[in-house]
Amino acid sequence: MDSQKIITADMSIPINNHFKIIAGPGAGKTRFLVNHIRNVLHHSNRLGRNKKIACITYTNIGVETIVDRLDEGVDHIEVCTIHSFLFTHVLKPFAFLIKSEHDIRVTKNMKPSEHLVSGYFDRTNLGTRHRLSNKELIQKTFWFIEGDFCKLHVRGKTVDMHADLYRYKKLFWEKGILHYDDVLALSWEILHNHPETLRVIRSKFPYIFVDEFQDTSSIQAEILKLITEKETTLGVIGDSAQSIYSFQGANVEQFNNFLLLDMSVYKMKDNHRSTQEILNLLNKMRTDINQESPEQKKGNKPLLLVGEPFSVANYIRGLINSNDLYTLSYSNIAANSMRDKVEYVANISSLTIESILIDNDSNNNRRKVIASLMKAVEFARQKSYKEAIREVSRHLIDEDSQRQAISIIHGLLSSYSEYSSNPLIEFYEKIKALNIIHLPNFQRRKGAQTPAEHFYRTTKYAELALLIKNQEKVGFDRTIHQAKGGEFENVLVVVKPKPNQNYNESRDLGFLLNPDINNEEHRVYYVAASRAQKNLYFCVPYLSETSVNKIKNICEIEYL
Ligand SMILES: Nc1ncnc2c1ncn2[C@@H]1O[C@H](COP(=O)(O)OP(=O)(O)OP(=O)(O)O)[C@@H](O)[C@H]1O
Repeated sequence: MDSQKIITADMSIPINNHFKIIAGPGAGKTRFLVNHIRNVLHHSNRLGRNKKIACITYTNIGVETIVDRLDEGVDHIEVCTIHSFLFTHVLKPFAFLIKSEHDIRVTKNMKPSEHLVSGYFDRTNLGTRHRLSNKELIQKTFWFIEGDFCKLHVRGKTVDMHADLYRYKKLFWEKGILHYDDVLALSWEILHNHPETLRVIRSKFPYIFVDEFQDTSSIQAEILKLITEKETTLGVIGDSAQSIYSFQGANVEQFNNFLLLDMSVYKMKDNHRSTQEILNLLNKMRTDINQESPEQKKGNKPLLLVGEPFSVANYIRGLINSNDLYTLSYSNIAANSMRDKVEYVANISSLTIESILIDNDSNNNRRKVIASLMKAVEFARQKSYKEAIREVSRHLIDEDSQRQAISIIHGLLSSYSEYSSNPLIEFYEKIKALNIIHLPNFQRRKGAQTPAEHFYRTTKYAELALLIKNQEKVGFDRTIHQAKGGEFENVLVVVKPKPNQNYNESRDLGFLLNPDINNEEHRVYYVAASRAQKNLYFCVPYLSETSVNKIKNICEIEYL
């Protein structure tokens, strides 16, 4: 292994050696990658007619950023997420090789719906035998490699539940539904047990580059090691302080320790994105590097505003005299709340609209229709029409269902103001009045409302709608995870407790008060702050005297 060399984004490195690049935010990692791909396209003699460079990144936004910046040679490049890469090139063509072990039908790669999840959960003994909840199962199950096998495990539990978890998985596979994690595990199994598949991948892809490598999980790293053991050149790029996907199995050590034989390691210094004033703050948040602005970009000191987020955002738009303000929030519900200017209530804290409905409405048909139609309306409001139509169409039997779906969506959108600020019952009545999709009535017991009806009469549509995630489109109000890899002139970081928690200054503002880059929540806020090019703002609900003294050196402070 070479010792670490310092490079810049515009320098060339040998194209046929494995490499690893480590650098902080704004150092030019993505810019380097795009330049390097061009370099390979121009100089490599290993790219025949049917061979390609695979450029893997972890989010669809990452894919878009790279595709946007690459202006040539796109026929020889496949920019994709690791899941789509493995699904297309390993699982789909080679699933037949593991048919006798797993008997899966690889027809589509989709996320299972919540209804299916809870229904299937009830059909297992996981709850009774292992005291697992449905939610735990969804959030904490992962595959890990044990010798020659990939086994299922639940984070935080030590007992071996593989056999029971596997039975649960099979229920999905029988329907042709795979989770993202299954794609990784099954691909690893194919590549590990059938070396001829490795030969095929290597001959198709002489180069594999991975951006945001700090987000790689151990199965992904093992897969990359298998493929690049020979012939294929691997280049990985990342920053351990921006590792924010531990819930998907990524871990910082994995990135720090990853090394192949003959792999050159490079470092990039400095930060070309942000002003020195912003860098001074970023440098306080992490002490392992000290970034400077080579262009000596100057600007205002970051500003921390104490106040309620909607008015803070408006105040800033006035300050910068523009609407070009990106608000970045930790949770999906907080980001949607900024977008819709609707405050959320603490008890709406479940992860999805389906899980809230499951908890509050025992009628399966009614909640399925309500969830789909709410999603359809919200997707359509953000112009994701295809997804909106898909949601409605699942409830239509008519051959002309697409036209009918469009007309339903149109009707619901044009009467949006009549139900959006009101209890959900109004939305329910609207759908019922259409007389197209069957919606079960609420039963009364001796004239009394059931808990379901009570829920529909006391929960506002707009509050519930905040839970709806839109994977397709993101605008000015994003989650920090959605903003990763991007850069924006003006950034407002909204500091809030997690839904269902009260604001606790030392915890929620800990990333400025007592920064610790080994703490993932601090890293998430670090990613947020490091997106800002020119103006960086924070918004907190409250600031104590002691905290004022702690942070006044790095931030201006104002009270609204
Ligand atoms: N050598 C350079 N000279 C001038 N500008 C540069 C240079 N390197 C990068 N930049 C610019 O700085 C910004 C940040 O670069 P880039 O997005 O490649 O950083 P990154 O390391 O991928 O950041 P992050 O990890 O934070 O996403 C971009 O606008 C890029 O064009």
